Amino acid sequence: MGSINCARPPEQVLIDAIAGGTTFFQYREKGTGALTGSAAVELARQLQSICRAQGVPFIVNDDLELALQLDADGVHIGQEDAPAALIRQQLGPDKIVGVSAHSLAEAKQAIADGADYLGIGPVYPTRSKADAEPVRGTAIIEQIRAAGITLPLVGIGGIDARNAAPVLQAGADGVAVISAIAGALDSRLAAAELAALFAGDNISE
Ligand SMILES: Cc1ncc(COP(=O)(O)OP(=O)(O)O)c(N)n1
Ligand SMILES: Cc1ncsc1CCOP(=O)(O)O
Ligand SMILES: [Mg+2]
Repeated sequence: MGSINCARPPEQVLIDAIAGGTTFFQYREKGTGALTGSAAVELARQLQSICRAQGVPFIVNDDLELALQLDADGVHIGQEDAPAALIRQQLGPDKIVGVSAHSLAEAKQAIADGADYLGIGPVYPTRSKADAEPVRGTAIIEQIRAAGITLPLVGIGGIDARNAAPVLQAGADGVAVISAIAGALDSRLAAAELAALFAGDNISE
């Protein structure tokens, strides 16, 4: 999450999301209208400061240099980004490396390269990523789990509190969302409804 998908100021969205139960944050400032240069760095600093105060890991999407500059907790990269093995080498063993995978083969390679978790998707259609891969459904998560992969799996793509349960049932450990929280008028409630799924307690019922 960065600024462009936010219904309200991104700092407020993040504060509310964490209050609702969000436990992990990725700074992803890209796409039409995204901040660039010093404005993007300044927003990253502000969001990192909120994460630090709340004990939530702050992960930078794509940008290794920004992550190093800010001493971020980690980097998330995809198949079109810098190689995962290079990111691991540059960050060292103590930082978090997340890698997007759209197939079992990509998942296995990411693990060999030193990934700490895998982002799997798009599970459902998404409006937040113009160049997203074709939808994979929950089957890709089941397939990766069935292959014996135990690394944390995070489903991504079109997920919200109404459709997240099958993602978890397929074997995901978590879900990554943009619009479900950043686009919500009440980000705290949106995050809380998602968090409740992990407690096995659907608060909307
Ligand atoms: C948790 C998580 N999973 C997947 C992605 C997508 O990464 P990528 O394929 O590199 O696409 P961009 O986000 O860079 O457009 C992600 N960001 N986070
Ligand atoms: C970054 C990314 N990678 C695969 S789908 C996606 C976008 C997820 O956004 P949303 O939760 O709004 O569908
Ligand atoms: Mg990327």
